[in-house]
Amino acid sequence: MTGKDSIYATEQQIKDFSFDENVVEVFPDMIQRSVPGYATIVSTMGKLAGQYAQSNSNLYDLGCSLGAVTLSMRRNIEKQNCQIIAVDNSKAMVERCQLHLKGFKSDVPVNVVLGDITELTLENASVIALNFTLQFIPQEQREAVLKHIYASLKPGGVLLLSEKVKGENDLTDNLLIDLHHDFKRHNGYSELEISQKRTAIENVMRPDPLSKHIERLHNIGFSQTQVWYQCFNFCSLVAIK
Ligand SMILES: Nc1ncnc2c1ncn2[C@@H]1O[C@H](C[S@+](CC[C@H]([NH3+])C(=O)[O-])CC(=O)[O-])[C@@H](O)[C@H]1O
Ligand SMILES: O=C(O)C(=O)Cc1ccccc1
Repeated sequence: MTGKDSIYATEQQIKDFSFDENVVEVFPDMIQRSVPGYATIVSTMGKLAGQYAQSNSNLYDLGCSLGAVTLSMRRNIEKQNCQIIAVDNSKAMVERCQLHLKGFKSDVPVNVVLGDITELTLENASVIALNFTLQFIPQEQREAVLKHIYASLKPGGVLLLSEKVKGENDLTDNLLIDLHHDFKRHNGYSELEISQKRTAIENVMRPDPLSKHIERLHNIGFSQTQVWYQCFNFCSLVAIK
């Protein structure tokens, strides 16, 4: 039934997903219930940051949201004179991230910046995190962002990249999508919520196949890439300069 009194939004009534104040309110719950292994990914990115951080350098958390990766990196940094620059283009996210970080003490300075990572100047970096952010950058801009990231990394520096990925063909993509949707059902999302979220993100989040990520990183110049996590269509990898 799709009459005016229908309680269900029709396809065209579903707005494109955006990281606004409404999303900020529910974000920790949303990402935990939507991304399999999110907590493990965040914790491990912190450990990898601790391993690869270099003294007198910058660490970046690009698309920081509420700062989960920033906090995880900060807990693990033991090198001297490091600073973390956390960047997001959502004003609502940045304001809540600044508030959130105030609740945690550390000697490692953090600067939370409202900015677009496609226009940001990066420099003197030992660690750069892109935790489920590149997927929201228009596909035609991704290589330029990654090239700037590579250029800003010191020798031995690392990119910590997590992404939702597309299957290598339609059959495997549908297999992964079905597994992911089952994961969401298991976490209490209804069929309608799963379907409406899929519609809401389809124009603003366009996953690449994992093979494309690996090939692009090698072509840009990263000497080594290693996938250290995959569950369904969610992956995390480290790329070393
Ligand atoms: N061009 C852009 N410039 C800056 N920020 C952007 C841009 N496009 C999107 N964002 C920001 O990238 C984040 C993507 S969420 C990252 C999760 C976080 N890393 C986490 O580990 O919790 C992923 C998700 O929710 O699936 C949002 O905060 C956007 O505002
Ligand atoms: O890929 C999905 O279906 C998601 O729900 C991932 C997600 C999580 C949080 C914000 C946007 C997309």
